[in-house]
Amino acid sequence: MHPNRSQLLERLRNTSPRICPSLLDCDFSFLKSEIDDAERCGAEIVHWDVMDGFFVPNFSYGPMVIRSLRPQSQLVFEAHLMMKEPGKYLDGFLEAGCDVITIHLEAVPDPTELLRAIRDGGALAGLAVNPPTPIEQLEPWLDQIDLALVMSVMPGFGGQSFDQGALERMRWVRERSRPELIIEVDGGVNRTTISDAVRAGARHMVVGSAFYRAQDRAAEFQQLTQLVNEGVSSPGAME
Ligand SMILES: O=C(CO)[C@@H](O)[C@H](O)COP(=O)(O)O
Repeated sequence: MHPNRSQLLERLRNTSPRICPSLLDCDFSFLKSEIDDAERCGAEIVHWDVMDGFFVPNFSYGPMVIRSLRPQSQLVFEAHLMMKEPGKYLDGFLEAGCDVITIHLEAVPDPTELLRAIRDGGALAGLAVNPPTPIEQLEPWLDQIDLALVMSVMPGFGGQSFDQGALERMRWVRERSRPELIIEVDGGVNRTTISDAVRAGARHMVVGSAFYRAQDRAAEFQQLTQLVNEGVSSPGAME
Protein backbone atom coordinates (compact mmCIF):
# COMPACT_ATOMS: atom_id res chain seq x y z
CA MET A 1 0.00 0.00 0.00
CA HIS A 2 1.16 3.54 -0.76
CA PRO A 3 2.74 4.91 2.48
CA ASN A 4 0.57 8.05 2.54
CA ARG A 5 -2.51 5.95 2.04
CA SER A 6 -1.78 3.53 4.85
CA GLN A 7 -0.83 6.34 7.26
CA LEU A 8 -3.94 8.27 6.38
CA LEU A 9 -6.14 5.22 6.79
CA GLU A 10 -4.64 4.59 10.19
CA ARG A 11 -5.19 8.20 11.21
CA LEU A 12 -8.79 8.35 10.05
CA ARG A 13 -9.72 4.92 11.31
CA ASN A 14 -8.65 5.26 14.89
CA THR A 15 -10.53 8.17 16.27
CA SER A 16 -14.06 9.17 16.99
CA PRO A 17 -16.43 10.78 14.47
CA ARG A 18 -15.39 14.11 13.04
CA ILE A 19 -16.94 17.24 11.70
CA CYS A 20 -15.73 18.12 8.21
CA PRO A 21 -16.41 21.75 7.27
CA SER A 22 -17.60 22.12 3.69
CA LEU A 23 -15.90 25.00 1.91
CA LEU A 24 -18.87 25.61 -0.37
CA ASP A 25 -20.30 27.92 2.25
CA CYS A 26 -17.13 29.80 3.12
CA ASP A 27 -16.09 33.22 1.86
CA PHE A 28 -14.13 32.41 -1.30
CA SER A 29 -12.38 35.76 -1.24
CA PHE A 30 -10.57 34.57 1.90
CA LEU A 31 -10.16 30.92 1.04
CA LYS A 32 -6.90 30.36 2.91
CA SER A 33 -8.06 32.01 6.11
CA GLU A 34 -11.40 30.18 5.86
CA ILE A 35 -9.50 26.87 5.79
CA ASP A 36 -7.33 28.06 8.69
CA ASP A 37 -10.46 28.99 10.57
CA ALA A 38 -11.77 25.42 10.26
CA GLU A 39 -8.48 24.25 11.79
CA ARG A 40 -8.60 26.86 14.54
CA CYS A 41 -12.05 25.58 15.50
CA GLY A 42 -10.82 21.99 15.73
CA ALA A 43 -11.36 20.44 12.30
CA GLU A 44 -8.93 17.86 10.94
CA ILE A 45 -10.50 17.72 7.49
CA VAL A 46 -11.93 20.18 5.00
CA HIS A 47 -14.41 19.08 2.37
CA TRP A 48 -13.94 20.53 -1.11
CA ASP A 49 -17.20 20.48 -3.09
CA VAL A 50 -16.16 20.22 -6.71
CA MET A 51 -19.02 20.99 -9.11
CA ASP A 52 -18.88 20.90 -12.89
CA GLY A 53 -22.19 22.47 -13.94
CA PHE A 54 -23.27 19.16 -15.53
CA PHE A 55 -23.60 16.60 -12.76
CA VAL A 56 -25.06 19.34 -10.58
CA PRO A 57 -26.51 22.70 -11.63
CA ASN A 58 -23.72 24.73 -10.05
CA PHE A 59 -19.99 25.45 -10.41
CA SER A 60 -17.35 25.78 -7.76
CA TYR A 61 -13.60 25.20 -8.11
CA GLY A 62 -11.22 22.65 -9.60
CA PRO A 63 -7.82 21.08 -9.02
CA MET A 64 -5.83 24.26 -9.66
CA VAL A 65 -7.45 26.01 -6.72
CA ILE A 66 -6.98 23.00 -4.47
CA ARG A 67 -3.34 22.65 -5.54
CA SER A 68 -2.64 26.28 -4.68
CA LEU A 69 -3.97 25.81 -1.14
CA ARG A 70 -2.41 22.39 -0.50
CA PRO A 71 0.98 23.69 0.72
CA GLN A 72 -0.80 26.20 2.94
CA SER A 73 -2.59 23.75 5.23
CA GLN A 74 -1.93 20.60 7.22
CA LEU A 75 -5.60 19.57 7.16
CA VAL A 76 -6.77 16.48 5.34
CA PHE A 77 -8.20 17.57 2.00
CA GLU A 78 -11.21 15.64 0.87
CA ALA A 79 -12.46 16.27 -2.67
CA HIS A 80 -16.09 15.42 -3.34
CA LEU A 81 -16.30 15.27 -7.13
CA MET A 82 -19.81 16.19 -8.19
CA MET A 83 -18.77 15.72 -11.78
CA LYS A 84 -20.19 13.92 -14.77
CA GLU A 85 -16.78 12.71 -15.93
CA PRO A 86 -14.49 12.53 -12.90
CA GLY A 87 -12.08 10.19 -14.69
CA LYS A 88 -11.06 12.94 -17.10
CA TYR A 89 -9.73 15.06 -14.25
CA LEU A 90 -8.69 12.49 -11.67
CA ASP A 91 -4.94 12.92 -12.22
CA GLY A 92 -5.34 16.64 -11.58
CA PHE A 93 -6.97 16.03 -8.21
CA LEU A 94 -4.34 13.47 -7.24
CA GLU A 95 -1.54 15.81 -8.29
CA ALA A 96 -3.25 18.62 -6.38
CA GLY A 97 -2.65 16.63 -3.20
CA CYS A 98 -6.18 15.53 -2.32
CA ASP A 99 -6.07 12.93 0.45
CA VAL A 100 -9.56 11.55 -0.08
CA ILE A 101 -11.31 11.57 -3.45
CA THR A 102 -14.98 10.72 -3.68
CA ILE A 103 -16.80 10.07 -6.93
CA HIS A 104 -20.52 9.55 -7.55
CA LEU A 105 -21.98 6.17 -8.47
CA GLU A 106 -24.60 7.98 -10.57
CA ALA A 107 -21.81 9.43 -12.73
CA VAL A 108 -19.73 6.24 -12.94
CA PRO A 109 -21.99 3.16 -12.77
CA ASP A 110 -18.96 0.83 -12.86
CA PRO A 111 -16.38 2.66 -10.74
CA THR A 112 -13.89 -0.23 -10.36
CA GLU A 113 -11.18 1.33 -12.50
CA LEU A 114 -11.48 4.82 -11.03
CA LEU A 115 -11.53 3.57 -7.45
CA ARG A 116 -8.37 1.60 -8.14
CA ALA A 117 -6.74 4.65 -9.75
CA ILE A 118 -7.56 6.76 -6.69
CA ARG A 119 -6.03 4.20 -4.35
CA ASP A 120 -3.02 3.62 -6.60
CA GLY A 121 -2.52 7.37 -6.60
CA GLY A 122 -2.14 7.30 -2.81
CA ALA A 123 -5.53 8.72 -1.83
CA LEU A 124 -8.47 7.14 -0.06
CA ALA A 125 -11.31 6.20 -2.38
CA GLY A 126 -14.85 7.34 -1.66
CA LEU A 127 -18.10 6.51 -3.40
CA ALA A 128 -21.16 8.74 -3.05
CA VAL A 129 -24.85 8.09 -3.62
CA ASN A 130 -27.64 10.63 -4.00
CA PRO A 131 -30.92 10.24 -2.09
CA PRO A 132 -32.94 8.73 -4.98
CA THR A 133 -30.33 6.06 -5.81
CA PRO A 134 -31.18 2.68 -4.25
CA ILE A 135 -28.59 2.18 -1.52
CA GLU A 136 -28.26 -1.50 -2.48
CA GLN A 137 -26.38 -0.32 -5.56
CA LEU A 138 -23.39 0.37 -3.30
CA GLU A 139 -23.07 -3.26 -2.30
CA PRO A 140 -20.76 -4.51 -5.08
CA TRP A 141 -18.24 -1.78 -4.31
CA LEU A 142 -18.13 -1.83 -0.53
CA ASP A 143 -14.87 -3.77 -0.47
CA GLN A 144 -13.26 -1.42 -2.97
CA ILE A 145 -13.82 1.81 -1.07
CA ASP A 146 -12.49 3.50 2.04
CA LEU A 147 -15.44 5.83 2.45
CA ALA A 148 -19.16 5.66 1.59
CA LEU A 149 -20.79 9.07 1.24
CA VAL A 150 -24.53 8.96 1.83
CA MET A 151 -25.95 12.25 0.57
CA SER A 152 -28.71 13.68 2.71
CA VAL A 153 -29.62 16.33 0.14
CA MET A 154 -29.53 16.44 -3.64
CA PRO A 155 -26.04 17.83 -4.28
CA GLY A 156 -25.45 21.24 -5.76
CA PHE A 157 -26.14 23.77 -3.04
CA GLY A 158 -25.58 24.39 0.63
CA GLY A 159 -28.31 25.29 3.07
CA GLN A 160 -30.82 22.55 2.20
CA SER A 161 -32.81 20.41 4.65
CA PHE A 162 -31.60 17.02 5.83
CA ASP A 163 -33.37 14.07 4.19
CA GLN A 164 -34.29 11.73 7.06
CA GLY A 165 -34.14 8.77 4.66
CA ALA A 166 -30.35 9.06 4.89
CA LEU A 167 -30.47 7.57 8.40
CA GLU A 168 -31.85 4.24 7.25
CA ARG A 169 -29.48 4.26 4.31
CA MET A 170 -26.48 4.73 6.60
CA ARG A 171 -27.68 1.93 8.86
CA TRP A 172 -27.88 -0.28 5.78
CA VAL A 173 -24.26 0.51 4.87
CA ARG A 174 -23.07 0.02 8.44
CA GLU A 175 -24.65 -3.41 8.69
CA ARG A 176 -23.06 -4.63 5.50
CA SER A 177 -19.63 -3.11 5.57
CA ARG A 178 -16.39 -3.81 7.39
CA PRO A 179 -15.95 -1.74 10.56
CA GLU A 180 -13.16 0.41 9.17
CA LEU A 181 -15.26 1.73 6.27
CA ILE A 182 -15.86 5.43 6.90
CA ILE A 183 -19.50 6.38 6.52
CA GLU A 184 -19.92 10.02 5.65
CA VAL A 185 -23.07 12.10 5.54
CA ASP A 186 -23.43 15.38 3.67
CA GLY A 187 -26.24 17.90 3.46
CA GLY A 188 -28.35 19.63 6.09
CA VAL A 189 -26.16 18.47 8.96
CA ASN A 190 -26.62 20.83 11.91
CA ARG A 191 -27.43 20.85 15.63
CA THR A 192 -30.83 19.27 14.98
CA THR A 193 -29.68 16.42 12.76
CA ILE A 194 -26.11 15.58 13.75
CA SER A 195 -26.75 13.23 16.70
CA ASP A 196 -29.14 11.06 14.69
CA ALA A 197 -26.57 10.88 11.91
CA VAL A 198 -23.92 9.65 14.35
CA ARG A 199 -26.32 7.10 15.83
CA ALA A 200 -27.03 5.82 12.30
CA GLY A 201 -23.32 5.19 11.79
CA ALA A 202 -21.86 8.37 10.30
CA ARG A 203 -18.20 9.01 11.15
CA HIS A 204 -17.64 12.01 8.92
CA MET A 205 -20.24 14.73 9.23
CA VAL A 206 -19.90 17.27 6.42
CA VAL A 207 -21.15 20.61 7.70
CA GLY A 208 -21.41 23.63 5.42
CA SER A 209 -23.80 26.43 6.33
CA ALA A 210 -24.17 25.47 9.98
CA PHE A 211 -20.44 26.07 10.44
CA TYR A 212 -19.44 28.75 7.96
CA ARG A 213 -22.54 30.88 8.46
CA ALA A 214 -22.42 30.65 12.26
CA GLN A 215 -21.94 33.90 14.19
CA ASP A 216 -19.35 32.19 16.37
CA ARG A 217 -17.79 29.33 14.47
CA ALA A 218 -15.67 28.04 17.33
CA ALA A 219 -18.71 27.83 19.60
CA GLU A 220 -20.72 26.14 16.86
CA PHE A 221 -17.98 23.58 16.24
CA GLN A 222 -17.79 22.88 19.95
CA GLN A 223 -21.55 22.50 20.21
CA LEU A 224 -21.64 20.15 17.23
CA THR A 225 -18.76 18.13 18.70
CA GLN A 226 -20.64 17.77 21.96
CA LEU A 227 -23.72 16.52 20.12
CA VAL A 228 -21.53 14.07 18.21
CA ASN A 229 -20.12 12.74 21.47
CA GLU A 230 -23.61 12.38 22.92
CA GLY A 231 -24.66 10.50 19.78
CA VAL A 232 -21.67 8.16 20.11
CA SER A 233 -22.46 7.29 23.70
CA SER A 234 -26.23 6.84 23.28
CA PRO A 235 -28.08 3.57 22.53
CA GLY A 236 -27.96 2.47 18.92
CA ALA A 237 -24.72 4.30 18.30
CA MET A 238 -21.90 2.89 16.24
CA GLU A 239 -19.52 0.46 17.92
O1 LIG B 1 -22.16 18.68 -1.29
C1 LIG B 1 -22.80 19.56 -0.80
C2 LIG B 1 -23.84 20.27 -1.56
O2 LIG B 1 -23.86 19.73 -2.81
C3 LIG B 1 -22.58 19.89 0.60
O3 LIG B 1 -21.25 19.62 1.02
C4 LIG B 1 -23.03 21.22 1.10
O4 LIG B 1 -22.06 22.21 0.90
C5 LIG B 1 -23.34 21.10 2.55
O5 LIG B 1 -23.91 22.28 2.98
P1 LIG B 1 -24.97 22.31 4.14
O6 LIG B 1 -26.12 21.45 3.71
O7 LIG B 1 -24.28 21.74 5.34
O8 LIG B 1 -25.33 23.75 4.26
